[in-house]
Amino acid sequence: MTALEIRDITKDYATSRALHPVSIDVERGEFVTILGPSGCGKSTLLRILMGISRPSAGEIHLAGQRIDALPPEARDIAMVFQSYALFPHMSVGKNLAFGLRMKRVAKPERAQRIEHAIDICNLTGLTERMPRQLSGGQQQRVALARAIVMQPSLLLFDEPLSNLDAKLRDTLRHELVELHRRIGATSIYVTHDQSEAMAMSDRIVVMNAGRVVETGTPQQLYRAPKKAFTASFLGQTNLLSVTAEGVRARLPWGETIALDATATGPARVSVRPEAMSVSPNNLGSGVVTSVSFMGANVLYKVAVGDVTLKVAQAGGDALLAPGTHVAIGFQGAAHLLDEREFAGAA
Ligand SMILES: Nc1ncnc2c1ncn2[C@@H]1O[C@H](COP(=O)(O)OP(=O)(O)OP(=O)(O)O)[C@@H](O)[C@H]1O
Repeated sequence: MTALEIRDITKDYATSRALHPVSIDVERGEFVTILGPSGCGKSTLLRILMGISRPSAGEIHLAGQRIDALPPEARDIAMVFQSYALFPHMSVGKNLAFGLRMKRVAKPERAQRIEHAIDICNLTGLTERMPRQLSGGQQQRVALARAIVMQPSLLLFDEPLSNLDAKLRDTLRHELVELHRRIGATSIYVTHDQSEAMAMSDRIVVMNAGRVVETGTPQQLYRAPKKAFTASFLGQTNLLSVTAEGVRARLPWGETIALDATATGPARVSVRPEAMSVSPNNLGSGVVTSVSFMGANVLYKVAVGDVTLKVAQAGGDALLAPGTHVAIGFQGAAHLLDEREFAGAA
């Protein structure tokens, strides 16, 4: 069942269009991430969902009700901000009670909901503390508890983990998704961090320059993206211009590679660095130009004619020195991208 329908939302500022018609559907219980680089329109879309900003055109429906003309307080939506946005002069308990008091939720139910949120957000024993007496991770848990205590139809997250250190971020990622499932929430999570998006989401909406580029599960978008932008934004990849010859394609330096679809003529493919290997070979077509030891693997940059390839090789006992001539091997087929984008981008 569709919980949220964003239909052809646009946003024009005086001199620029921040959102071209954007349409996104979110199913009840889904965890959907909006992923895109800085300036792609993520925050604009969130502000419109919250009701802090008005769309120039389009409609938003939440739980069957049209909400795009409603003020923020009349929308059944709660938001968790990057900056936590806790009330600094109120204890944890009072922070959690605030929204419920505004909504005139009766005292016994208020107490019950707060207790439940404290429990599931791992905040037991901290009710009387002031925000300044909490760590960053605890403050973000309070912000989360303050959102879920409202039992909204939709939870919005605006890069909520980006102020935390890497280890805590990783822990809270898992906690947050687990909590989302446990309370049966419908969530939209905004980030520019592709690994966060892949680790957390049921579905990812990739945005760029005010448009939805592509939508899919993390696996679909990583393994079989339609667009070059998606392929290069989710993980590292090599985007290569090729000439497709049926089930194979000719690479710029003359070798051929298997394709995962059939095509003819100019096309663009994506080949992940881990789907390539290099072996020293004086007659090979490539020359190693740089070597980075990454721990689990070694990342080589390899020049082949005018093209520089990224090749990730597992292991790394015997590193190849820059200047080594190498043959390039391919594991599996190159992924054929949507050619229309290629034509448009050329
Ligand atoms: N008040 C405004 N007036 C004019 N242009 C704006 C305004 N707010 C945002 N923009 C423009 O709209 C576009 C989208 O901005 P938005 O803040 O939504 O991007 P974002 O994806 O959230 O980026 P970031 O991750 O850096 O916050 C940008 O080009 C931005 O410069």
